[in-house]
Amino acid sequence: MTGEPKDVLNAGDGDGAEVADGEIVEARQLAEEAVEETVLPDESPLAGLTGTPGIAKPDPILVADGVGRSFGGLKAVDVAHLEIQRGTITSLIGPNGAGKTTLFNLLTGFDRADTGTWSFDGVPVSGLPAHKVARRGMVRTFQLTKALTRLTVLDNMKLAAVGQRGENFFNALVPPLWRPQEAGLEKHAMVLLERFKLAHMRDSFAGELSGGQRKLLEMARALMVGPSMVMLDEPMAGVNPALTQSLLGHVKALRDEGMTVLFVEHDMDVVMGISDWVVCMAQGQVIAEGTPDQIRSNRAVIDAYLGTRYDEPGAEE
Ligand SMILES: Nc1ncnc2c1ncn2[C@@H]1O[C@H](COP(=O)(O)OP(=O)(O)OP(=O)(O)O)[C@@H](O)[C@H]1O
Repeated sequence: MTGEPKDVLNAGDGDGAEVADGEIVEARQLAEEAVEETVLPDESPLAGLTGTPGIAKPDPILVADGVGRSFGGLKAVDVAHLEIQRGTITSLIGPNGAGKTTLFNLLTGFDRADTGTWSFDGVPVSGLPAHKVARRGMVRTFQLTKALTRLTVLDNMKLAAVGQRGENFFNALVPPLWRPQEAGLEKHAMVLLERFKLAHMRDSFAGELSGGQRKLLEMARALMVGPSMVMLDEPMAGVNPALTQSLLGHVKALRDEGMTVLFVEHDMDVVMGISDWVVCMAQGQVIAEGTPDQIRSNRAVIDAYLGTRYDEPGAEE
């Protein structure tokens, strides 16, 4: 992974999926159209807000205050105040080591903050373990670990549900041990696998999936608990153009269904194209936030991350 902002349509075909040249050209066109089509609607609750770091949102689903995490002498996260607006796609950008993944881990209970409080949907969740945060409706995706690649696609889905609920992982793989309320688990998993076009792979080992299909499975796994907010860590990384288009469509569909999406992404065409709001971190702090238009001309963001690529006349000082 590189900390340089990237152009998604020039992303590598890193997943090994076999795609003919013609299909790639067509997929590029589709991806360009998908990005161009997404415009922040005038009625967006965020339209008209200024891009001050920590600015209050009209209806935040997540509110964080004073969140800090140090590793040795390094302050990896030092976020004074951050609100995420409900029902929007917010992207988190910033250079390598800015603290984006650490912030994800803190908010979702996968790491412990040294300081800070945060609430989700009006309920304090700071300090709760990950499965309890997930039960409240906030989940994050993870890259499939080596162990998970040795399980079938369907078992991965079942594990995601019970794991995020804090139950015994492996009981879920032994049908007689399922609790009655888990009887519908497989049905729910299959509905999601259909949606992500992975149903035909249900009995394949996850390790047999292409890179793009793995990303789809990671997203599908997160949805097993019926979250109201999903946090995606680089959902497009290393994915070929054909599947990038499909992933973009899925991210937008989640938002259109009312879910809140927060994602870390280095592909600036994706970020600027599909985000309702962009938050930029550097050295652990939120240095700017705003609409894609505000962010691409924000001097602090250009200096810390974007460089000259989006440096347009009229950049804010
Ligand atoms: N477990 C850890 N132990 C020590 N240092 C860590 C640990 N996790 C993260 N860091 C450090 O904290 C800082 C923030 O890292 P983090 O991975 O959150 O950044 P990031 O913005 O997600 O970067 P990238 O874009 O490269 O993923 C980095 O300097 C990193 O080396």
